[in-house]
Amino acid sequence: MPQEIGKQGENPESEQLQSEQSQLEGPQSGCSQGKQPQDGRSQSESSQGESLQSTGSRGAFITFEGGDGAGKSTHIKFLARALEQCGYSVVRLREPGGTQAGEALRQVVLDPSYEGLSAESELLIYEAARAQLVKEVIAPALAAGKIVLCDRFCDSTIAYQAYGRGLSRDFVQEANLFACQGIKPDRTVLIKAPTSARKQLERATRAQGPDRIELAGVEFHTRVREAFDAIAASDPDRVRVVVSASRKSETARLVFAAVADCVGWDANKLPFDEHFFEQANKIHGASRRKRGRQS
Ligand SMILES: Nc1ncnc2c1ncn2[C@@H]1O[C@H](COP(=O)(O)OP(=O)(O)O)[C@@H](O)[C@H]1O
Ligand SMILES: Cc1cn([C@H]2C[C@H](O)[C@@H](COP(=O)(O)OP(=O)(O)O)O2)c(=O)[nH]c1=O
Repeated sequence: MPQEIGKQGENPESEQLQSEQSQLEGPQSGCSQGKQPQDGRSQSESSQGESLQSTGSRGAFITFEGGDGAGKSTHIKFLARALEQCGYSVVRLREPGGTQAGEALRQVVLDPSYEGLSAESELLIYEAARAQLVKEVIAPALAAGKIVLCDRFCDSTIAYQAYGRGLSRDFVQEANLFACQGIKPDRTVLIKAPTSARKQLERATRAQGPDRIELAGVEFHTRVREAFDAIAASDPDRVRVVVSASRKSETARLVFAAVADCVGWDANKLPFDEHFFEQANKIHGASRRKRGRQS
């Protein structure tokens, strides 16, 4: 059983997405310098962002997983903003999507009017979008030393197409390997909602109505949630479970801690206050479904 972080308190269901865009304030000072740059310079001579990029070392690849409506987009937004304010160069992506072809494939695979789409076709669409994203965006960004945050990746395919749809897990794994071309996440944050699959689906579909996958039913989504638990249990070094059971800002701090060793910051010394989270949350609402490639 993997360690679950943040599993206490009430989930503030009353916190709604803000619909208006707002301008965030400029860079904050005071980010702790958790990781010594590898080029011999002292921490004071180099921002954390530079420390990954200036050494020519590969960046960090962090994926977010979880059921629909768990809170992935919310926490990616917070993490991206926090990293940027600490000087890191961040690329924010979602799957399926993130490329021109991937966004077109997303339209197809999520469109409820394609109700006859087979599980096999569905798998290949997700893998096609992924192969394009890896080649066109993720691999070059990592080579340039950037931090890549991706809303869903291969674990979603295991959870939805293998456990959910019932396709062969071995085949899905092979297809994932083929699409990823050797790229693997350094860390995966599994966001878990402390509610039932039914409530979680309601939360996911409240704003825009259900997409084709969200229409697959509560039993399907229960299997998906169980699959994520099984994946986390089988790979605890990579997958950290964060339960979004308290205020968004509290959950976000758990996420910041869950990626600390990957990005090299000291999560206990980060300078982000409630105002930071309120501002970041406002931007999140307006950008969520509109943009494919979010950097
Ligand atoms: N602690 C929390 N963490 C994240 N989201 C929360 C939390 N509490 C409530 N929510 C709400 O849950 C909804 C789904 O969040 P979202 O980030 O869009 O999920 P996902 O990307 O996993 O589908 C949003 O309306 C969000 O405001
Ligand atoms: C990446 C991926 C996503 N999916 C599903 C999960 C989601 O229901 C959907 C992506 O829609 P999206 O709106 O991005 O998800 P969320 O509601 O969690 O923010 O595609 C798969 O079935 N297989 C996959 O490989």
